[in-house]
Parts: sequence; C-alpha cells; structure tokens
Amino acid sequence: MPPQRELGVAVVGTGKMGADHVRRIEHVISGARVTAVVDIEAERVKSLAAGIEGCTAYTEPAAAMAADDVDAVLIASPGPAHETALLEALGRDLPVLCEKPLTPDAASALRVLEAEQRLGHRRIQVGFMRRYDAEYLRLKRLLGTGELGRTLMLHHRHRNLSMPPWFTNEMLINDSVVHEMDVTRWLLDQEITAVTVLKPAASTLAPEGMDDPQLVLFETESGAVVDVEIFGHCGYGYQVHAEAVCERGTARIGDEPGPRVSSEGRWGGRITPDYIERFEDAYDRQVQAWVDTTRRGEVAGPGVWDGYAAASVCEAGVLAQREGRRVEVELIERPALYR
Ligand SMILES: NC(=O)C1=CN([C@@H]2O[C@H](COP(=O)(O)OP(=O)(O)OC[C@H]3O[C@@H](n4cnc5c(N)ncnc54)[C@H](O)[C@@H]3O)[C@@H](O)[C@H]2O)C=CC1
Ligand SMILES: O=C1[C@@H](O)[C@H](O)[C@@H](O)[C@H](O)[C@H]1O
Repeated sequence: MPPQRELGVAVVGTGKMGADHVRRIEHVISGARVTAVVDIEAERVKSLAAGIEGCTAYTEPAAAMAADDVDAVLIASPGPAHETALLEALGRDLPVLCEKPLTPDAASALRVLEAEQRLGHRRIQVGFMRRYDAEYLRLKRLLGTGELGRTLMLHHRHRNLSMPPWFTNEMLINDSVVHEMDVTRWLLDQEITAVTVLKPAASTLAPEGMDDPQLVLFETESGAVVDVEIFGHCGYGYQVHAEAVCERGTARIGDEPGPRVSSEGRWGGRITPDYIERFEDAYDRQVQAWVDTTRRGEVAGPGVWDGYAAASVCEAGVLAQREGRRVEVELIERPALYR
C-alpha cells in the first residue's frame, strides 16, 4: 500500500470495544478510515455501516478481508472467535491489531504463532493497550534507567465496578489478569514462570459461585514476586494501580488520574467508571501507533509471542485457581522471529 493512502480498516466485532474503535478511527486518529464492519449480528452491523461513508457491512470476517478496500484488520470479537479471524488475515498477509487476548488458550495461540512463522514475517499486534498508557510508560522508563536498582516485587490492583452477567471465575484470570501478565512481562522484560491463586472470602456483591476478589501471584525468571488483586465487583469504580518495589526505592502509578479537588470541607477526586474512560488515551495512542507503523509497512508493539506467553500464563493461572496449587508456566523456546 502506498504510504500516503489512508489505511482501509475492517473492524471485526462491533460490540463495546469494536464500536469504540470504529469511533476512534473515524473521529480521533488520523491516517485510516473504516471501510468494513463485521459482526454476526446482521442488523447491528448494517446500521453501524449506514452511518459511515464508504463503509460496507459484513457478517463474515473472510468476506470483508477479501474486499479491495480493506488493507488491514482490527479484531474486536470475543476471544474464542480470534483464532479463525487471525488465521484468515494471515492467509491474506493482512496487518492486524487484535484485541486481547490473542486467543483464550495456549494451544490456539501456538497455532497462530506457527501460522505467522510460516508466513515468515510479523503481521499481528496484540491489543495490550496498557503499554501505551502514559503512567505505565513513565514507570517503564523509570525502571529502565536503573535508578531504583533491581525490581524485587510488583503489586498490582485491578478493580472493576462490576462484570457482565456471563463473566466467570476463569475470565477473572484470562480476560482481566491477562493485562497484568502482559505488563509484568513488559515492565520486567522477562517471562513469568509460575502462578498461584488465593481466594479470600467472596464479596456479597459478586454473583453466587464467583470467587471474587482473588489474589494472583506470579514468580518470574529473575526471582521477582508479583501480586495481583483482581476484584470484579468492587462496586465503586474502575481502578488500576501498580507499584514496583526496587532495591533503592519504590514507584507507584494509578493513584490520582484526575485532579484532587478540595471543596466544601472535603478533598477527593473522581474515580473512572470503566476501562473505556480510564484507558481512553492509551487506546487512542495504541491504534494511532498501529496505523502509523502499518502505513510504513512495519509491525511494532506487543506481538504474537506476547499473546502466546500471556495465554500460557493464563492457562497455568486457571489451573492454579481450580486446583488450589502453584502451577509452573510451560513455554516453547522463543522462535527467532520474536527475538
Ligand atoms: N483492551 C481492553 O481493555 C479491552 C479489551 N476487550 C476485548 O475486546 C474484545 C471484544 O470485547 P467486547 O467489545 O467487550 O465484547 P462485546 O460482547 O461487547 O462485543 C463483541 C462483538 O463481537 C460480535 N461477534 C461475536 N462473534 C463474532 C464473530 N465470529 N465474528 C464477528 N463478530 C463476532 C458480537 O456479536 C459482538 O457484537 C474481546 O477480545 C475482549 O477481551 C474488552 C474490553 C476491554
Ligand atoms: O480488558 C478488559 C476487560 O475485558 C476486562 O473484563 C476488564 O477486567 C479489564 O479491566 C479490561 O481492560
């Protein structure tokens, strides 16, 4: 594709995230337009396409990817539908931004990794958008300077106001904690080697049978220990914190994303209701970066190896959660394409 041409993007899956990415591509970022929208819900996708000039509605990802005006694909269907769409895009050598998780389990992630390897070059970026969040980027830069010495521990807190009714215990690990798996690997630049899950008494705000909150522990290659509080139904807002405990100091992010207001004898701030608002800038930067690199014919950001590694940690995490024991993470040797 000539670099000056706007990138024609097919958005696959037009629910909460997909519709937000359509808005972002059409109204927030530059260099791309939505030329196709795809959803198994025919009426929804038809009415979405009707509001976008030059955009066609499809109910089959493959049909959209075959269209002449589609240069790249943004996948925002549910995790279990990602593998089919990813393999179709790789078969056509199309650049992809795939919402997390790459796929929901290690075996399917490995199939995608093998398909990209057969292609011989990277085509897929995974939507681990926290790597584009200003606060996480500052923390990454600080740890990279070496000023604080080695990182010994990370404390993560990941609280959601509530979860959709179909959310399961396993999804707390492979849909929510998958973000902490990725940022831990990225911040420490190493793999997670084992997972343990502890279950405190469940909150009465959580649905019957859901162990919520949970405390998920990672061990890493260098011997760092990482804890993640995942709370799906905290009932008061959406909060994501991270603190690095290093040899010569600590660094913490996520405490005060907004202004601290003092008024009428009280001080305080607003807590964002959900990830769409908390990570709005990160999603914008992520999609802009993907469009820019794609138009230059390059691939950057978290890729298939990161998606596969996270899926393997998820698999260990779900087993640890189910069986109440420490589970080691199994990874294949990292192929040359991802070094
Ligand atoms: N990066 C982040 O912070 C977030 C990422 N996500 C990820 O985004 C993806 C979508 O999540 P949501 O938008 O919350 O889900 P959603 O349920 O709101 O939307 C999914 C859409 O995909 C459609 N769909 C289902 N199967 C399909 C198929 N085979 N082909 C095309 N469309 C299909 C559904 O009809 C629905 O419209 C998931 O991978 C999820 O993990 C979700 C929330 C936040
Ligand atoms: O990816 C996301 C959701 O799918 C997940 O359900 C939430 O817990 C996360 O905070 C959000 O970023």
